Amino acid sequence: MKIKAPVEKNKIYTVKIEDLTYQGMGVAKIEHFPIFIADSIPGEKIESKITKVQKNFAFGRVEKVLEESPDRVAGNGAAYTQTGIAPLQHLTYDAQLKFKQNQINNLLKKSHLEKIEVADTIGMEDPTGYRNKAQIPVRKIKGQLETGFFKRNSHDLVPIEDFYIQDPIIDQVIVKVRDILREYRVEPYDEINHKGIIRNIMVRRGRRSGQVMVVLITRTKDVPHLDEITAAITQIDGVVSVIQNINYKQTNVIMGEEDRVLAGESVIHDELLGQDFIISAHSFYQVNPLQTEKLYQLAIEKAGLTGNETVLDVYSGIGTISLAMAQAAKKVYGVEIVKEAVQDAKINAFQNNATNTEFVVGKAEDQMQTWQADGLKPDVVVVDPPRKGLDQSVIDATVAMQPTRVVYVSCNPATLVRDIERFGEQGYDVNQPIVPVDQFPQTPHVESVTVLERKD
Ligand SMILES: C[S@@+](CC[C@H](N)C(=O)[O-])C[C@H]1O[C@@H](n2cnc3c(N)ncnc32)[C@H](O)[C@@H]1O
Repeated sequence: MKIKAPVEKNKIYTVKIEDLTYQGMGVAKIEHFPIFIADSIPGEKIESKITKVQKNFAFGRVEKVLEESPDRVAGNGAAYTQTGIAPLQHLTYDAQLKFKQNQINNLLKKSHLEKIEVADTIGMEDPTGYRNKAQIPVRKIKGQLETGFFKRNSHDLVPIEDFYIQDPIIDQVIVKVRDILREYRVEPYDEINHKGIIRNIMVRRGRRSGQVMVVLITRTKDVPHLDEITAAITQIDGVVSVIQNINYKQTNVIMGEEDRVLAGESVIHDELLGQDFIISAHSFYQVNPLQTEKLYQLAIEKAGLTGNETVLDVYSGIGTISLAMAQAAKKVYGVEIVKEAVQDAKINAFQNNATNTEFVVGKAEDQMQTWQADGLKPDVVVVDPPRKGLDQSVIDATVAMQPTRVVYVSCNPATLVRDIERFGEQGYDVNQPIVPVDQFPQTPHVESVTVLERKD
């Protein structure tokens, strides 16, 4: 029997917001049927227009706030809510920090791990303009090349010049590159017909060095007037690297596999905790440099290093955590899947005199087993995996090597809690509070540091 949803598309309902999802959407219920409403806050009474009805839930948008939460602040306008660049911009920063702490607490509770404490989230003094990297789609709107961001759950571009959470100098670079592309009449990418040339602009800027990398992501290798375009981009203040990345495929993945350096270097430099790092276009580099220093400092503290330890840095990227730890450990081994990132890590080790480090290209799942088979006995294992968390084989190999401590840097509390449970089954407990560090203000993303200790 088909159950009829108690709401209808395009109708307006008065609802009370009861909860906030992990994506930062308010949740209201009509006859137990959940409605997800962006830009709304628990405790608020609102009029909501239903925009989409699915079998088990609906989406709505705020038409009018009838009773406002004390946690509400005036946002920057619809573009930021529509696009999801800053989905928490309507919450006070204190409420955002609390929301992130609560997310971890709620997940622990669901897994009956409520005895584990979660510390207050470490926030930023100025929670705007922090991102050191932008990946901006380029599309044609009303006959003109535009840069901006996609509307949530769509590929409709909303033109934007001030991205609010990005380094404002990166915003300026994007506008200048956009104007150069307009001047040379470069055809923007048409996703539906897989036509056009320029798909995305990627810009990275070293917060300390001021060095800027511009990557033009194109559908074709040939780009009319590419020499003139490159010459004009190199005139922009701070630009030391101009790269073309070619992505031939009809895909949502932004970058392709083929690169060529059009001008300057293939990397930029930046400084973290007093050390100099090179970063190439494909390498992962934490997007919030001020908070990254706090995050790494915390990870080092939690590792309890005295100078005699062997440390494994699993998912080591360009070696930033490894090099920070190497100053206080006997030896650090890193493993990372992206070849360019490992090349960067080796150069970074060399230029910072970290002679006690070794980096391997490989899958953590394989390399941990190799290290285990080689009889490596780490004192500390640091893991900083992508959102999907740890593969069971990584946990098994870690446990088999019997480190005193595992320091878990997580960007996804759901997989963190799952992995805490798995470590718990194999004799590793969390005895200190989990510490969230706000790497992504104005967004619902939650980064945290957890220490797991071996039960003796
Ligand atoms: C969250 S980043 C952490 C990087 C580094 N620790 C940092 O703070 O800059 C995760 C890293 O894991 C790498 N990675 C993803 N899957 C992997 C796998 N199966 N084995 C090894 N590395 C992987 C990614 O390329 C990325 O550099």
